[in-house]
Amino acid sequence: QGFQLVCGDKCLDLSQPRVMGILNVTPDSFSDGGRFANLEPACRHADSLVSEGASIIDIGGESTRPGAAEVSVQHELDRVIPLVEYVSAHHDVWISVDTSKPEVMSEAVAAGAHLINDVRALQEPGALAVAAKLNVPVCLMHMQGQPRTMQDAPVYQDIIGDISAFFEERIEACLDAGITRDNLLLDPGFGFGKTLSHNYELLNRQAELKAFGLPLLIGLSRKSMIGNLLNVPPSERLAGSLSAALLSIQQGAHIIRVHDVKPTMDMIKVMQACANYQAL
Ligand SMILES: Cn1cnc2c(O)nc(N)nc21
Repeated sequence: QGFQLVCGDKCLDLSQPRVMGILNVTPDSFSDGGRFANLEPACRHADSLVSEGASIIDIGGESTRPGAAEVSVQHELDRVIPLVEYVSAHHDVWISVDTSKPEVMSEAVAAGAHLINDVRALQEPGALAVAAKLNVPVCLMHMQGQPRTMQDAPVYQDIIGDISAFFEERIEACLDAGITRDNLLLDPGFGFGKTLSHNYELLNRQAELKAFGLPLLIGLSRKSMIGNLLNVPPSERLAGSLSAALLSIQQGAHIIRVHDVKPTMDMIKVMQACANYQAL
């Protein structure tokens, strides 16, 4: 489909798969002079994600992994905003802010972010109103429960039906809040309140989510659905992550959220060569 994301005068064409590079700002330690010790390495990492071909850089200040503790607004702002400012000043790439907090959303957009990536699908108090006011694209991700407890005992009546019902409800809430449908993206949230079997059923049936007629953002990179299957640590999950990403793109994913940008770009090039063999 001819989906595209629009933010001000920026436009991201989604007729071809796009790669979103993950830029997590690790828990900070103040270095002298108040600058975060981890800001420099994060800026270097942003530079490499861009040079490897990422179309979007996803900047997050709160871990959303299973069991993760919550982070205060100020802490999240201190980690995220300097990085949004750096990427905005040095690169033309799209910037997404991975947050559920309305304050972080508005400050990040003011600092140059173009997309809100909310693993809680704008369910936090005030998030809908702020997202409507900011008028930037928003990714609504499905999560069953909260990161601290979501993997305790996930249960679904029918995983695609249950996730679809969640999307219906969140889309309705967004439209009621004044968010326009062309600003919405959907994400089934691999690993967010799903067992290994749930994750692979979701991957197998992902194409059913195309019925919403909205861009799909997918994140599988180095996740436990790869690690628990192969019994390998995160550093040995590249082949599995690329395999899952390829399957996901074949089932309609538009944006793939990954750690390993260059390998994923190479995988997409192979897919495109296969589709466009006459032009080679
Ligand atoms: C922040 N984050 C971690 N995993 C994610 C996923 O699968 N999708 C989105 N949109 N964000 C994610």
